[in-house]
Amino acid sequence: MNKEPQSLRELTLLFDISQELDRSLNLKKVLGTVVRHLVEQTQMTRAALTLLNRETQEIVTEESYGLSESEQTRGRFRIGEGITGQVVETGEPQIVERIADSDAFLNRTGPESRARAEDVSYLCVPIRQETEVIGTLSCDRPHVGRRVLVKEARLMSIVASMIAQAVRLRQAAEEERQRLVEENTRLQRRLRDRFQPENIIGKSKKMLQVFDMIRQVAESHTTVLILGESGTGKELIANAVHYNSDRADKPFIKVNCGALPENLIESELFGHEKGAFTGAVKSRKGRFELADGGTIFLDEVGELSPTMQVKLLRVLQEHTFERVGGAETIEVDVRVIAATSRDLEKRIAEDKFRQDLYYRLNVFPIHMPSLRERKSDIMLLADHFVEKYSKTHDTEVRRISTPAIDMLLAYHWPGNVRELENCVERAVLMSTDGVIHGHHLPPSLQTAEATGTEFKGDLQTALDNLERELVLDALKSTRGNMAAAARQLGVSERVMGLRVDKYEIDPKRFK
Ligand SMILES: Nc1ncnc2c1ncn2[C@@H]1O[C@H](COP(=O)(O)OP(=O)(O)OP(=O)(O)O)[C@@H](O)[C@H]1O
Repeated sequence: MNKEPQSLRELTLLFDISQELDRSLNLKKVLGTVVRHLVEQTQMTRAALTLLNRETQEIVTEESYGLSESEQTRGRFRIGEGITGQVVETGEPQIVERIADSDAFLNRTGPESRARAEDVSYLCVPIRQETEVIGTLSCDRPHVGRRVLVKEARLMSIVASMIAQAVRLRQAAEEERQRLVEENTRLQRRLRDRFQPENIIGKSKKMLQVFDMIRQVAESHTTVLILGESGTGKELIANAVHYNSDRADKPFIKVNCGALPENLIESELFGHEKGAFTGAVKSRKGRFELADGGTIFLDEVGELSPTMQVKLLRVLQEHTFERVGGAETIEVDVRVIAATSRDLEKRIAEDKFRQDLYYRLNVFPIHMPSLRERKSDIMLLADHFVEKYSKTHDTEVRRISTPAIDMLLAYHWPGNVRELENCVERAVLMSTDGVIHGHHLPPSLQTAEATGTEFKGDLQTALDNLERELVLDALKSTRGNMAAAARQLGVSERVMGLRVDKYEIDPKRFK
């Protein structure tokens, strides 16, 4: 023991312990070191820390210094049992001047010579969190008078309160970590559910083939190329491949290669170092680095410039790249899924797309059929979107009228599922009677050609139908205001009145 004054030694001890408690989040390691400091920097010869297990109500020696492993293992008490048990029960410190004279002292953790020793004093203080006792801190020291023991018990109580604080902080951190892990698992599960092929609507032969292909390829690390017109669900398929692979809990990073200007796409994909270009005030990871371990989805890959095509080819071949303005070669483990609505072979013939890159991407192509090629899915999809948007917009739309169904089936859907989805959402918003009628559908579906009405019935009936839909549409958009609706259609109010009578429409319905 050095010759510093007692108070300075105590302050040094408290300082060292507080530093120790700050150092690591590993509670076990920290508590072991605290107990060691206590013995090494004071007159104490042995020290032990117990914690109460709330479930079993047993008090267990967690850390000790000066105790053998088997002595520590024996250090288990019931509440009220022995001095440790009493301290937990009462929350009061206990000072034993001579352990040989104490009946309560059980000596469960020491050799017999210790219990008989005339010259050993023992201190035990509670570790409390507010009113609750969570454990004890105890020590042996060579016998001294009560006055010194009281002082030392006070010092130990300070250490015990520091330990309580550290335990509380770590418990809070652990609980928060646990909460985040659970939240993460829940979100992952939700995402997975959302993108499973089962949730992609379609029963047509062509879609069943697509589902089979997803199943075949998802598990492997193969590069996938999804081809198909805009709005056919290419992104949905890319999601399904990722979330059905063993990378499902790793990142899925999407890049739209067509949406970014040439000078940004490189830093977006590969990142940049600080100062690489004006405005690069901080270094930044690119999408490939962010996707490490997971999947990158390169949408509109056909739009990449020749320079970027070369860089992408290198990542596909060597899995390496450099950040913009960086010298270090970065290696990543990323699965690539690419998609395009372009005819890549045509672009190769025009010298706009590299053939070698095409071969690298085209390992496992999935062709998405256009909606025209799978008419049997139109009604399934339409019903699905009616349900989806009725929920989203909190309206009660239950069915699609027969004329509206005819129009949906006759239309050629150049915008594919996306166009159908938008069209149904608009119709759901417009419907007032829980039914989607023909006049809720956009004008592009209303032409004679689109509706196929040119061959059905006579010309007059077809024209009457169309006129009725137009009158209804105008009244709808003007909330039943006859004058405004007449203006919209370019007819006089008198003509408007005649048409409303002819078709037995009640304008008040639209208010
Ligand atoms: N089979 C399907 N079942 C349910 N929804 C679908 C289906 N196919 C497409 N959709 C929906 O249609 C919309 C367009 O799909 P997606 O964005 O995947 O198409 P895309 O082919 O990637 O389009 P683009 O080439 O324009 O990027 C999305 O809202 C998507 O949820």
